[in-house]
Amino acid sequence: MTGLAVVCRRVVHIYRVDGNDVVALAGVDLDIAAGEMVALVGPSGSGKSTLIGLLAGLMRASAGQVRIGTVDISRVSDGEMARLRGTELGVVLQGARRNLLPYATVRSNIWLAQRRAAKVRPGDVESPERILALLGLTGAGHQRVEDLAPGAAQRAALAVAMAASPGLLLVDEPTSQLDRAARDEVLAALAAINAERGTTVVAVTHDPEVGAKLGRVVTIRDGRVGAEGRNGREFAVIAGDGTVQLPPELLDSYPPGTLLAVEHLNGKVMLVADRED
Ligand SMILES: Nc1ncnc2c1ncn2[C@@H]1O[C@H](COP(=O)(O)OP(=O)(O)OP(=O)(O)O)[C@@H](O)[C@H]1O
Repeated sequence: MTGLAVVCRRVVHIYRVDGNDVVALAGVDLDIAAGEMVALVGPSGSGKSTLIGLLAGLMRASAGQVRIGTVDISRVSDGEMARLRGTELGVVLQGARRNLLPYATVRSNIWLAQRRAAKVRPGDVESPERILALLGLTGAGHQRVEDLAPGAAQRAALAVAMAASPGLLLVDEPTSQLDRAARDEVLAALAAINAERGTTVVAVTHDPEVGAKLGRVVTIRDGRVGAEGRNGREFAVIAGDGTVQLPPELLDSYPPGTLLAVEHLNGKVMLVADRED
């Protein structure tokens, strides 16, 4: 399978906790092309994991549209969602070992993840050995997960997520708590998945170097797309409702309620503060 595109339109997600609403996502607009690599960054609690959970179909958006390839996953049945998760979506949740059966071998973990794909596409399931080679784990198939070093466990979790040759790989914090060498191996594995399989990769990360390596960096702030970095430059992003977030460091000088005149001249948009001094 080649990469799947992702489209989010005005995506809202609300958790209900003890009768109170927690707005985790407040209108996310995001387009990711098939075969792209994207890092989701942002402060703790800004909504990154919630967005990954929605893209993975682990939860349903409270409002808005989430499209993966041609499928609007906000509308599909639970059965269809389960089929998508077993065939077209690869997901690695935070904490590599949570995604794996600890007493089983790496190869058995991959086989288990291939069961649904084997039913849906019999004869078209990649051999565990080839997946292990892609992840730099050649020869590790017989090892039990609990015996793996942390970096190898993370790559084993990626191998399991890639078991059914998905078009979209979603990864939450792939390099947290890894030393530099292990982190570089995980980054090389993600790059290989993208280059050799064409898989679209979306990774949540707190690590700026991971973001830089993935190329496109989307900052989630307060449950919305706050900014985007491309090739080392930081951009504000116009949301579907026309709003634009100012960089947070400007908010001390321009607090909420500040009036800004919007001037549009020669292809430039300027925001001019209405100061009385
Ligand atoms: N299961 C849940 N029940 C209730 N509230 C939740 C739940 N999961 C997340 N939240 C809340 O939703 C908001 C967004 O959380 P989320 O975990 O998506 O952010 P995050 O950017 O991934 O944070 P971190 O970087 O700390 O993992 C936060 O206010 C959080 O407290």
